[in-house]
Amino acid sequence: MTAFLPLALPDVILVQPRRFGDARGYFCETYVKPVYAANGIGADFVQDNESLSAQVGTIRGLHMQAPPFAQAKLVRVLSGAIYDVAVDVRKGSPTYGQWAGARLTAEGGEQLYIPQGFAHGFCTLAPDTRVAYKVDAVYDRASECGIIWDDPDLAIDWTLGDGEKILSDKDRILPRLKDFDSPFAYQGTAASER
Ligand SMILES: Cc1cn([C@H]2C[C@H](O)[C@@H](COP(=O)(O)OP(=O)(O)O[C@H]3O[C@@H](C)C(=O)[C@@H](O)[C@H]3O)O2)c(=O)[nH]c1=O
Repeated sequence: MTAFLPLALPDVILVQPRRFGDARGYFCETYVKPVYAANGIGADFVQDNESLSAQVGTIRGLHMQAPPFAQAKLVRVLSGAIYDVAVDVRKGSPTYGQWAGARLTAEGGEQLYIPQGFAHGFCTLAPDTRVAYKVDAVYDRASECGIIWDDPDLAIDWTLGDGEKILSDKDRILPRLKDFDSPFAYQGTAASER
């Protein structure tokens, strides 16, 4: 059975799908809509994404899209490993500005669910890391926004140490959370309704 493990932030869920191993390797269901929906992941996914990061210490994030193109994401790793992070940016949330993270590896097949209203980012822990994720709204360039990865108010432990970090030009100039006018408002947690 697939396991669904809520992290410290309500509605951010670590998923551990079951793998059926045999002499050939394994078989695994990586997404089953009714099962995921029954476990807090009711998003209606409409787009699948994949990225490759060549070097260890590549950081992508922290990203989101503003409504009406807000995206929930279901993230997994196809090769290599990442530390995956979600930051609550919903104004009025009891956990506003807090982050939660999990290590996702190709070997382990873990997944992380990041609801709408959370900024998302990851760093790579292995070379040639390929990440795949489902999103529940299509890409809309004009709706993209984000927060700087090393915002001292967030104090995210990327589990990377002091080595070189590789970032896109766009990600190097993102604002701090205190200078970011979040387009998200807190509307309660799905977890409290389950
Ligand atoms: C995200 C995205 C990008 N693109 C294009 C825009 C650009 O030319 C190129 C690279 O885009 P980026 O630099 O934004 O890629 P990247 O930095 O990998 O952005 C991604 O980061 C992770 C953390 C997320 O959570 C994603 O939602 C997304 O924001 O791909 C699309 O065509 N569709 C998409 O859905």
